[in-house]
Parts: sequence; C-alpha cells; structure tokens
Amino acid sequence: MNSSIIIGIAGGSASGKTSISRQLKEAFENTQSVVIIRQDDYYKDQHQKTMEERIKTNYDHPFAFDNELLVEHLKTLTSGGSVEKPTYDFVHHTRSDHVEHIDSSDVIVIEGLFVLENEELRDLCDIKVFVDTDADIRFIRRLLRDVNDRGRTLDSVVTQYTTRVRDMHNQFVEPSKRYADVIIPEGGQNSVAIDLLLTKISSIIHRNVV
Ligand SMILES: Nc1ncnc2c1ncn2[C@@H]1O[C@H](COP(=O)(O)OP(=O)(O)O)[C@@H](O)[C@H]1O
Ligand SMILES: O=c1ccn([C@@H]2O[C@H](COP(=O)(O)O)[C@@H](O)[C@H]2O)c(=O)[nH]1
Repeated sequence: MNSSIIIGIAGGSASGKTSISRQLKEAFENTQSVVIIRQDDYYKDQHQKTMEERIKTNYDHPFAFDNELLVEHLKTLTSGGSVEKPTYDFVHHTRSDHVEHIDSSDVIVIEGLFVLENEELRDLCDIKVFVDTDADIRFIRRLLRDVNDRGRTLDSVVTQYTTRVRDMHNQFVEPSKRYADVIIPEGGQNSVAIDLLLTKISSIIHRNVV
C-alpha cells in the first residue's frame, strides 16, 4: 500500500459530517480501503468528574478535545501502523471503557467540529471539506438526534445550544470554512458533492492497486 491520504470533514454540530462519512465508507465497504475516525471519540476523559461537573463542561471549545492523541493516531495510521482508538459515551459525557482497534487504510476520513480549526490537524489533511448547513437546520437536526440518541431532554438541548453551541460555532467552527478545498451545502443529501468525493477516493484506491 502507498502511504494513506487523509480527508478532513469539518462543520457545525449536526451539519451532516457523520452522515457523509458513513456514505463514503459504505461505498467502499468491500474493499476495506476507507476508515473513519471521529474527532468526537477524542473528547477528553471525564471519569474523575461528577455528572454535575460534566454537564457544565464546554464541549464546543477546542480545549475539550485530546487533539494531541488524535494527531499521534493519524500519523501512526498514515505511516501504515495500527491504533487503539478511544470511544466516547455521549449519554454519560465521558470516554467509554472500550477501545477500537483500527488498522491503516488507503483513505482515512477524519470528521469533527475542529478538524479545520486546529492547525496541526488541518495540515495533516490532503483534502479539506466543510459541511455548510444553515443554523436553523442544524439546530432542528441536533434537537431530534440528541433527544432520540444521546439521552437529552428538549430543555437541555435548547439551553446547551443557546449558551454554548451557537457562540462557539460562530467563534471557532464557521471561520474554519475558509480553509476548505470543498464546501458541501446541506450535508448528507448532496449527492453531487458526495459523488465527487467518491470519484476522488476511487482514483486513490485504484492508484494504490496498480
Ligand atoms: N440531509 C439530511 N437531511 C435530514 N437529516 C439529516 C441530513 N443529514 C443528517 N441528518 C440527520 O441529522 C442528524 C445529525 O447528522 P450527523 O450526520 O450526525 O451530523 P454531524 O456529524 O455533523 O453532527 C442525524 O440524526 C442525521 O440522521
Ligand atoms: O459529552 C458531550 C460531548 C459532546 N457534546 C456535544 O456534541 C457535539 C459534537 O458532536 P456532533 O456529532 O458534531 O454534533 C458538540 O456540539 C457538543 O455540544 C455533548 O453534548 N456532550
């Protein structure tokens, strides 16, 4: 295998980053050539904190992440190695007890809020993508997802969004759009943009085969 390439996918919370990454992975499911790493899995461990303290954490600030470990893992993967990736538990706001074994791959997709905001991460990305979804749509998607999948109440989603998510998005996530090579409006249903990425990935995999 030639050295891996990294596709970075940034964008606001609930913009559609995970949905797009999933579609890229599924298209190459049989080849094992695409691996997805979520920046969310690198939220700092909070086992030492009480639940009350965890709820007060600002999860929308870059400091909430262990980006040092993420960068180290990406470098290991691009040089052909394997990593034991942490996993994150959104219901309990802390790292889970299990890790996932991840092998290197032709294409590594790294998706997360601050993938383009963080200079070290950004510089590791060969292709930089920003998922650009309007704030009202992101809020509606987040509300539904967090209540259905992340154990939240309607009130808690509204409070977190208005006190943290919106301001942090405007301060850190939105300005990072300027670093993108490709901007995908509205996320997961944009089949033209997704096809373009699939074609690019296909050419990388093919290049590594011949
Ligand atoms: N184009 C879309 N139309 C409708 N719902 C969507 C679309 N893209 C994503 N969603 C839904 O919105 C929620 C957030 O999407 P997700 O891909 O998890 O965003 P992110 O990873 O950016 O936080 C999920 O429940 C997902 O199913
Ligand atoms: O313990 C936590 C950790 C994170 N969050 C929120 O999650 C989003 C990031 O995930 P996306 O999949 O990109 O939406 C971030 O906006 C945090 O506010 C949380 O609520 N609790």
